[in-house]
Amino acid sequence: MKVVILPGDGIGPEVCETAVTVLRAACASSNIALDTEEHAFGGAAIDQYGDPLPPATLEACLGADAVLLGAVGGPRYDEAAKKGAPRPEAGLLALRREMGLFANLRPSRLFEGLEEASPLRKSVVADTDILVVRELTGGLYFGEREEGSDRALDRLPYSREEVERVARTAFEAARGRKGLLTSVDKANVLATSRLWRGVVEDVHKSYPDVRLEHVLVDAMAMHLVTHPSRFDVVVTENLFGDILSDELSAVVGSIGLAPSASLGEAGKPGLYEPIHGSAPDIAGLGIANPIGAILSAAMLLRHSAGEETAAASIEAAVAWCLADGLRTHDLGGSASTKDALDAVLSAL
Ligand SMILES: NC(=O)c1ccc[n+]([C@@H]2O[C@H](COP(=O)([O-])OP(=O)(O)OC[C@H]3O[C@@H](n4cnc5c(N)ncnc54)[C@H](O)[C@@H]3O)[C@@H](O)[C@H]2O)c1
Ligand SMILES: CC(C)[C@H](C(=O)O)[C@@H](O)C(=O)O
Ligand SMILES: [Mg+2]
Repeated sequence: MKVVILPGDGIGPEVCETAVTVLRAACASSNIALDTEEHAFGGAAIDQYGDPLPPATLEACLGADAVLLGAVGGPRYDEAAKKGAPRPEAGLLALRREMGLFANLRPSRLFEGLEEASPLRKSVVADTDILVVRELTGGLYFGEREEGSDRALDRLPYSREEVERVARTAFEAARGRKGLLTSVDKANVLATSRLWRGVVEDVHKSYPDVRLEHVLVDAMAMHLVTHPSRFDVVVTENLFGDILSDELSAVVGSIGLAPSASLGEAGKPGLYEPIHGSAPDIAGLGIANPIGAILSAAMLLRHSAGEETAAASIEAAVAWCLADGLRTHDLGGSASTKDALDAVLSAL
């Protein structure tokens, strides 16, 4: 299996290196041949090539079985962008589009022992286990944009086909879980949300065994903190999914724990990354929580290599370490990134 590694910026390289070490160990113990190749991406690639997604990086990603990414962005690049420099984030959006990654799977569950890390009462957060399926290559992120100092515009386009394919992914996922799909939109205001709702209902006809409900996004933001455990799979458009998945990651303890898989057509390479950013406030300190990146490596083994046993072994090792008291600073503890790596490797 050929995996392209994109460390990126800030804590990206710190958590990515940790995840690659765990991936190597899991592959070695399951006799999976692993070939990795690192490429410049994001701010690091702007520094080197003036381009957040250099052609050689894109070509390597398109030719790989999977891509493992750390994170991109940072204040230095935000400043430079004000003077017209390219943004690291633009490289990420271009990569998602070029790889055709329309479905972003973002699971969040409460790990045993982490009840106290949640800002919510134990009775509220208990049993929370949600898969957010975020549409990733449409909507506001990719609509027509105009930028001026007195007027700006971001268009939010969606086509039937774009909604259909991500809805199918979400129904399939719900079928393999508790059988409940919550579609989140803003159909009381937005035309695209009314299209979204209608198309999801059409796709539902092929999945009569899955229960479907529609919830407006503002109410959903509330439900996720009042009774998160009643949800199973949540499907939503690009920006709503970005926001709700960060909220949900905090509900179950920390954004540092949350992995993701971005998938396109069957047989095409997937992209795997923690949902957090480059965390400039803690970059270089060696204290970033690498678990979101490690669990992303597990998702890579499951979705791009079909290696369910190896994926589950990483997830079991992580769950064991958390139950055993492993706590990085975001979880209120003092374990370093390296401590977390050592703990997961010895539990593997
Ligand atoms: N996929 C990506 O590459 C991605 C995702 C989100 C944000 N970003 C970029 O990252 C930069 C910073 O964005 P932000 O501050 O809004 O979000 P962020 O996710 O980087 O950080 C938000 C907060 O969470 C903490 N945090 C995040 N990941 C952590 C981890 N693994 N361990 C411990 N604490 C962690 C940070 O220290 C910070 O306090 C921006 O340039 C943004 O564009 C990139
Ligand atoms: C960095 C940014 C473009 C990105 C997004 O909004 O998709 C990030 O927030 C994420 O969640 O991966
Ligand atoms: Mg985000």
